[in-house]
Amino acid sequence: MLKIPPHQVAGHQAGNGKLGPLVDESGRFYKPLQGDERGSNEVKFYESFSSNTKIPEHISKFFPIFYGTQLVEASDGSGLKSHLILHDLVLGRVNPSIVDIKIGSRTWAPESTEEYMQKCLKKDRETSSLPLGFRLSGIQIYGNKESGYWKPERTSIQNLSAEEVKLMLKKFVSSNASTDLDLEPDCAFAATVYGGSTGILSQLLELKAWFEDQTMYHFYSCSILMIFDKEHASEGRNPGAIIKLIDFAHVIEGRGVIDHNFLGGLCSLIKFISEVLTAPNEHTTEVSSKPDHQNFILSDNGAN
Ligand SMILES: O=P(O)(O)O[C@@H]1[C@@H](OP(=O)(O)O)[C@H](OP(=O)(O)O)[C@H](O)[C@H](OP(=O)(O)O)[C@H]1OP(=O)(O)O
Ligand SMILES: Nc1ncnc2c1ncn2[C@@H]1O[C@H](COP(=O)(O)OP(=O)(O)O)[C@@H](O)[C@H]1O
Repeated sequence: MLKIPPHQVAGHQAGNGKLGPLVDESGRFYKPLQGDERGSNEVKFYESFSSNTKIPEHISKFFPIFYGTQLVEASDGSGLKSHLILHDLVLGRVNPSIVDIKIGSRTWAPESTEEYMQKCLKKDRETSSLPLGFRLSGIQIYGNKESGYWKPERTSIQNLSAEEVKLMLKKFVSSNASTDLDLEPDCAFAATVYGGSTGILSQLLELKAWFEDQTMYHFYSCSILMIFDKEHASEGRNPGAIIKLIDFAHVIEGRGVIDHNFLGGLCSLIKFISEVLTAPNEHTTEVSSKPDHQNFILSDNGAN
């Protein structure tokens, strides 16, 4: 029995007659192929990547396992449609905190149509993609049994300033992240989620080392998902922090050239995570006069 993924944070979503991904109980994630070249391009990437013997295991582990494609009843009621079958990255997680970070200051591939390029360029300029090299695309932060998840509206997190992004990355690993804007995030789980030999920073650095060399693919508009279990962290257990790359509809061949666009965004993200880790208590101030979906956050030297 297929159902709507309970923990999707970005992208096209199923429900209300819309086309979006589905999951089954055995841990498979079914992503419908978009009818145009985006669908076929993503299949092409997964087929190439999963059979590419030059990809070391310590890098392929950062990508969802690909099980091929299958005709499945689409979520929008349009009948059988081809879907990518992927490993469900949140399988076995009870209350995962998840952030989807779209990497690269530019989200359109060179062969894109003028219309698509203009659409992306506008979004890249209006969000943090251009100034920071990445944008937060969607996020859910688990609080506790009473409060459940904090899932700010997606448009409210895509155009954050550097200080605001840092604050959000702090909230992501805090025990007191919530809509309560007076609370300074305590970064209680920064060391166990971002830090350590198996933490997120270490994984990002491993990925970066590969991107410094690889010239096989250029990953436009691709996201890094960061996932962990806060309940485990607060019980002193391993939070299971992982990074995974997703969304390969706009990947093209690298033709012997370094993917500077992805690498630049990745380096910028690494700097942010490192700073949260090394200075978790550096003070930030939020402005709370706006409705929740419009909240914005200023640094100490901002006008507050
Ligand atoms: O359709 P929309 O307005 O949700 O836009 C999609 C974007 O959602 P967002 O604007 O961030 O809410 C979406 O962005 P996210 O991946 O959700 O950040 C993509 O840019 C998507 O394009 P494509 O399928 O990758 O070519 C975009 O899809 P297309 O409009 O290109 O189909
Ligand atoms: N393999 C997966 N397992 C679990 N969740 C996933 C997986 N792939 C994507 N997601 C979820 O779906 C969202 C959208 O995925 P994405 O591939 O970017 O779709 P789109 O092309 O519609 O933007 C992600 O933000 C994430 O929450």
